[in-house]
Amino acid sequence: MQPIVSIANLSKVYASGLHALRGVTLDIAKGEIFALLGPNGAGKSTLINIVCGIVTPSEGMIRVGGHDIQSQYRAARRMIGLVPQELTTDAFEKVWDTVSFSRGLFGLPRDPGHIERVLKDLALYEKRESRIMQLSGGMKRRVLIAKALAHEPKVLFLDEPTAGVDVELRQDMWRLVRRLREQGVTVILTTHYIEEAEEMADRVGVIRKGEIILVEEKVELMRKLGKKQLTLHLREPVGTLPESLARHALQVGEGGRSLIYTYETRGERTGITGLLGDLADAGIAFTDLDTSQSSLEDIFVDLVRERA
Ligand SMILES: Nc1ncnc2c1ncn2[C@@H]1O[C@H](COP(=O)(O)OP(=O)(O)OP(=O)(O)O)[C@@H](O)[C@H]1O
Repeated sequence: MQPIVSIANLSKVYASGLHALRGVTLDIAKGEIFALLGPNGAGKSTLINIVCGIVTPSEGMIRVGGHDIQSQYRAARRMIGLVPQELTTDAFEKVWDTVSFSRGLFGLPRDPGHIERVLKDLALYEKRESRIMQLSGGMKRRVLIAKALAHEPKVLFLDEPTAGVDVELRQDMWRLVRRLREQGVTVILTTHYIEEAEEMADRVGVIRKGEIILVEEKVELMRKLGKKQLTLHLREPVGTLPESLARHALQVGEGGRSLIYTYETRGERTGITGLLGDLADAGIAFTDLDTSQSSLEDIFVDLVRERA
């Protein structure tokens, strides 16, 4: 299927000489929720801003809905809704007006019915006559989303949608994103929260120092990352392991005093029963055991650090 967003060999060098993106190639399928993860300064906002036409690329090609974002800017931009990290709207403006204005920017005819639906979906309808300055932080965030949806975009970019918001609003956002997906909107979000990617995304991309270092289906990523370790503390230190244990891919701990067995939590069989039987047969006794599980957070940090 034709990707709705296609990014090929994208690089960005800012005027300062900083290389913010290097050879980024990425296709986003229509209707998917794609989470872009990366540490501060990795290039997430730069990538989004280039696709949205706010920052000019140094190299590469981007198409949105088949339109080149440079030569067919208007057509490409019209398909995109962008929810930035911060509100830049005039604090004195009213909710209804600012959201309607956003629609007008794209040259679309007025459609009060659509604006009403968007505001209702975001629980902002009651506040339509309020001025932005009179809203809570969470409501202001929702106004940003309403503005981004005012022109019925096909692709929605959310730049850290839930940074610093409370649990309830975060869950509201997640629900909203799912609803949009059901309506056929493609959602690309950046986040620092692994939990958010886990909750929402169909696919996850990890960016580090301007390079995409991994793109994976979330389910696959979880399967790969969902590892546990079993550490067996041995009664007697071992030197080399007997041949009969080779199939278990054990690591020998420091001084041969422990054996470390890594297994997948999501696998149907962990292999532990077989391992314990083989250990007994080999006459290896242990005094204690413990298990640990690396959190997704740990794994993400390792992944990002590993490529340093
Ligand atoms: N206008 C600019 N001029 C020069 N350098 C910039 C500019 N905007 C961003 N950068 C630099 O480009 C790099 C990538 O920044 P970017 O904002 O894209 O990262 P990010 O992944 O979105 O970070 P964060 O998670 O902190 O929002 C950073 O080193 C940043 O300092």
